[in-house]
Amino acid sequence: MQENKIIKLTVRDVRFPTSLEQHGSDAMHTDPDYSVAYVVLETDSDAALKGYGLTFTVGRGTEIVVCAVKALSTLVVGKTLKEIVSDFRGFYRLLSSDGQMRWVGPEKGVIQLATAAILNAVWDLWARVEGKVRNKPLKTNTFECSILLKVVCGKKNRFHTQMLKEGYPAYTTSCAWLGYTDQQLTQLCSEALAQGWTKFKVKVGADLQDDIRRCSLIRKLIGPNNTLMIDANQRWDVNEAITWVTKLAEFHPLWIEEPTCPDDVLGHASISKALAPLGIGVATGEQCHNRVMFKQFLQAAALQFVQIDSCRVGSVNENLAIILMAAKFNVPVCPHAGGVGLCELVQHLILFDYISVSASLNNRMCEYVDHLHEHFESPTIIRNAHYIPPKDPGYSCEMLEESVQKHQYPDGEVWRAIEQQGKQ
Ligand SMILES: C[C@H](O)[C@@H](O)CC(=O)C(=O)O
Ligand SMILES: [Mg+2]
Repeated sequence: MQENKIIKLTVRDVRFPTSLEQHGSDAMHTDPDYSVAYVVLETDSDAALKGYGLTFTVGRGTEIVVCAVKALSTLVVGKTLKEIVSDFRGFYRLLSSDGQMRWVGPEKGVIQLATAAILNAVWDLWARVEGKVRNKPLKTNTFECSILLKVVCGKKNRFHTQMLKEGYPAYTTSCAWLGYTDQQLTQLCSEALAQGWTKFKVKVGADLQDDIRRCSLIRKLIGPNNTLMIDANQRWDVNEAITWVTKLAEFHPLWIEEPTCPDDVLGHASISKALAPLGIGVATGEQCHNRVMFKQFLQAAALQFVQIDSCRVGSVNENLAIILMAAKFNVPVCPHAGGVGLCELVQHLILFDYISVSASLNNRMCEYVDHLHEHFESPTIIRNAHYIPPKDPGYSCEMLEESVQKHQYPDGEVWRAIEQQGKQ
């Protein structure tokens, strides 16, 4: 392998004004502007060879993540790709355990989001160098892991016959953001049904009567056999979650997502226990900040669906550990992807889970939201409500330079126009 020394890291604050139309809204994030801290790595070997990575945020605060990426960049610039990937564990620890910077973490919050952005760019760079899509290089080292060994047989078939032809099952959240009107909800849901969607997630948690009305409407539209999930984005305390969800049980949701504080492992365990007789599971993970949290959730039987996130934890490195733990506990992985760039990234992880780890589609699906894909060089491909494996080498999060420039905050033309309108 060529050395590919990283000679430059740039990071930009890119925001999309999604709050104007209430895309992405939920019971806690009522006005999200889908945003990213967007990282580009340049190498000394070839001007065209770059690594692209990002982490997702919802608007204000992206500038803090950008600062954290800048602070970590000194640990990356000057390293060769070969040095990094020949001891990737060491490099991960270098970023997450820096003797001075770990005080502002460790492995949580802004610094962890920044770590994810950088590591996502490194994985992208590595995949481009190898000329492969991410799920292929990940096939190595099966020899020492019994979980991986168990499913070696059938890998080719799962990839070539199933994934390339049919794709990985997806569900949609795009029909029922909390700020959408009933009319919008009805229209989007009917369109989604016509496009072949069978699994739908509805935002809940702000007002019980609204939730009853919206869930009833969606259940009527999708019929009894399609799947419904509900997501409260941490709005309730533990007892409130149990009471509230019990009142929504008649709509037969498969899961309640983020019912309470994302750090309350035992609270989630109580909710899981109380809702099990109603056939409702607990899903969480989009704000679960590291593998140790997932370990606690799994050990305490506090979740029934593991929602990995490509930007919340330390990139592929940490998500591999979480995917393996989920397999050990026999809990399905159903990734979170509500945000800009998350579908593009997480599709690689869920394909790896299916091909190399779980070998099962039972109770498994990957979230899809139909926003902002047009800003990516290799946008996700959805066919008949399934993710079709990406073909271009890399981790799929390179953005169109024109989009980045237009949406850069605060000086891009989109934001200048919004500021102007505000002044009028
Ligand atoms: C603020 C985001 O849109 C959030 O609501 C996404 C989410 O919870 C999900 O997709 O799940
Ligand atoms: Mg959610």
